[in-house]
Order: sequence, then structure tokens, then C-alpha cells
Amino acid sequence: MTHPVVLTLNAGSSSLKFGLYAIDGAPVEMAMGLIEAIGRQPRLKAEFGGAAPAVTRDLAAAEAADHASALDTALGLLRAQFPQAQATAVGHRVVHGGPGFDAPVVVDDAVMAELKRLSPFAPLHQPHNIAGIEAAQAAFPDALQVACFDTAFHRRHPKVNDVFALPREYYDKGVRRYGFHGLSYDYISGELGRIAPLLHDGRVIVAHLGNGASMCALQNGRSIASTMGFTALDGLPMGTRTGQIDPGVIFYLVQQEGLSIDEVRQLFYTKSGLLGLSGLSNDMRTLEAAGTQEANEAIDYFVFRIRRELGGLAAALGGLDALVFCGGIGENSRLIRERVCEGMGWLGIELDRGRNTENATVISTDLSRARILVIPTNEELVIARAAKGFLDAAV
Ligand SMILES: Nc1ncnc2c1ncn2[C@@H]1O[C@H](COP(=O)(O)OP(=O)(O)O)[C@@H](O)[C@H]1O
Ligand SMILES: CC(=O)OP(=O)(O)O
Ligand SMILES: [Mg+2]
Repeated sequence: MTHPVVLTLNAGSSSLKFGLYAIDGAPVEMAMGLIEAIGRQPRLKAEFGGAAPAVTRDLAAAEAADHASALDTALGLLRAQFPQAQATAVGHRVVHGGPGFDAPVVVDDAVMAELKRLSPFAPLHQPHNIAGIEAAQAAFPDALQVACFDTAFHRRHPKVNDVFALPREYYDKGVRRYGFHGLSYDYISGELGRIAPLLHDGRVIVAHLGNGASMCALQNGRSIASTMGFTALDGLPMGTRTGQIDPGVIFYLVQQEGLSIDEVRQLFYTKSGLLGLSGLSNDMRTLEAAGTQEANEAIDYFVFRIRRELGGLAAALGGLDALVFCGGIGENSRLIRERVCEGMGWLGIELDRGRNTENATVISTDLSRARILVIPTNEELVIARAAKGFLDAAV
């Protein structure tokens, strides 16, 4: 007997997150896993919802030499653990959906062609997202392949936030502010609706602070502004990405330093941000533990930019009812949350240090005018729900 399930894939620059969901009713997580450091020293972590002990182990290089072999390894693990499971749909996180995609879609040849066209605008992610779809098509030829876009949640943001001050022809060609991490913001918006409906209907800023980091202003649960733009390079500094930078620096690097455009792209996407500033690591845990001047300066800059954006997004919202932290850093780093909130009383934010230390859900004081929350995000569940929606519609 087989058991229909939805498989979710979330391919990052060097990692692959995978989830397995029972779909008898609303999707229920059966397994969640991560293969990180693909192509370097890969490591696997997986949980099976209590059905079997969690797994954490180093992989042999060949088990995750690239995203395709990492997917093979993940599927082997899932098949061994759930031999009855049959994937009727595979949901994929796709980082760039361009101007056209404002909702999840079933992948066909035309969709695939558009995803490939958009690939240069998300070089750390899109090629891996596409490789994941192709590998899943080969592994599950009868399953629906569903693409879920990071950009879609922002597509209805106001026009003023959609444009750059370029001649209009470029807007028409798709040079627009898209915004990313939309699956995460969608999930957080839904969670707020469930646990704090009044806040959901108010003015909320979500700080998704992971290896990629961005912030989003939500009004009535919808995106009205975000810190990322045409690409996932803009806004906050990230693990290895610059975040906002004066474009004049590009002219300088090319004209005076003799870098090629490809070298500038590599520099901005993979050698900058926390890694570039610290000269040590892109990993916040390593920087917090290091205590060197360079590591501290990298943390200072990260915090400073978050605080600047907090003020800017609060202005866009006309005030603030709640600040939500999520992502690996937002969910786990007490230090970063404390430093972001320090002295922000003028914005109505008052952190309760005890609650923050305990990683509580509400970490503001009872007197704080704006609520501060920590909500673990779940991009996979948003993907699984979308895939299940297509399966239901097909019945
Ligand atoms: N306890 C912690 N303290 C500080 N930073 C943490 C902690 N746990 C995870 N992080 C940081 O979270 C980041 C990864 O976030 P994550 O959302 O998993 O990344 P990705 O964007 O790859 O999905 C890393 O910088 C990591 O150091
Ligand atoms: C869009 C983006 O930056 O994603 P991630 O955080 O997964 O790198
Ligand atoms: Mg992420």
C-alpha cells in the first residue's frame, strides 16, 4: 500500500533543505532535513517527527558532491525511512519569480524557460532551484512539480516601492524592486493571524535574519516595503553579501582596480558581508564567540543596518505595533536581538532581557508599546500547503 505525500525542496547556495508531509488533510510534517556544506564537507541533519531517532552525521564527499547527489542522498534516506510514501507532488522554493509570478505555479516547459531566464538575477540560488526541479522531475516523473516564489509575496507592494529612479523603459524590462524571503514572510503573517490577530491587522516589521537577511514591513499582513530589491544582494549585510552599497563602488572597482564584472559579482555575493568585514566567517555563532575587533565590527555593522532599516520601515508604516524576529540569527541570537532593540524606546520598543535570554515567544516588556516576538519561520510548510492546494484542485 502506498501513502501519498508531498516532498518539499529548498535549495540554497550550499545547502539543501527537504521536508516530507502527510497530506490526508492539511499538510503534517513527517520529516525535515538539511544537507549543508554541499561540495565541501557535507553534513546531514534530519528529524522524523518522532517516528525514528534524529540523524546527524558527516557525509562522504561523494554523497553530496553537488545538489543532484545531495538530493539522491536525501531521497535514499526518506525512502528507507518511509518505504510506503509516494510523492504525488514536489514543492520547490524558487528564489526569483520576476514580474510574472505572483503565486505558486505548476512547472511546465514555459515556466522552466522563465526560471532559467531569471537565473542571473539570483546566482546563489536560482541555478540550484532549477537543478532541484530537474532532479525531482527525473526522480518522480508522475508527480506535480510546484514552484513557490520568494518574490511572490511582495508583488502587490505599492508602486512607489516597486520602482527604481531609472528611465521608465527599464521598469518595463523588469528592472524593479522585487523583495525576497516571501515564503518566510507569508508564514509569519499567517502565524500572526493565528496567534495575535490584532497585531496581524496592524503595522508589523519582520526581521528575517539568516545567512541571507532582509526585513519586511507588513500592513494588514501584506508586504508594503522590504529591504531587498532587484536581487537578494540589497538591504542588510549578510553572511557573504554586501547588502546596500553605493553603486559608485562598482565603477571604482572596474575602472580603477581593474576587476571584471564577474569578479565584482563574486566579491559582492560571496566574499563580503559578515565574512568580508570580519575576515573570519560568515557564521554569526563564530563571530559572537570570536571577540576580535574585526568580528565585533562586523556585528556592529550588521546591527547598525538593521536599526536603520527599522526606523525607515517604521516610517513607511507610519508607526509600529510589532517587531518579529525570525531566521537562524533572529530565532537564536539573544545578543543580536538585544543590540537591535537597545535604546529603541522612541519607537515604542522595550525589550525584556529575561524573556529575551529565555528565547520566549514574546520578548518585550508588558509596558512596551510595540510587541517584540520571536517566531520560528517555516518556509517548507508554506511550500507544502501550496503543493497540496494544487493536488486538491486537480481532484
Ligand atoms: N545560537 C545562535 N546564535 C547566533 N547565531 C546563530 C545561532 N544559531 C544559528 N545562528 C546563525 O544563523 C545563521 C543561519 O541562518 P539560517 O536561517 O539557517 O540560514 P539560511 O539563510 O542559510 O537558511 C548563521 O549565521 C548562524 O550562525
Ligand atoms: C533570498 C535569500 O537570501 O535566501 P537565503 O536566506 O536562503 O540565502
Ligand atoms: Mg534561508
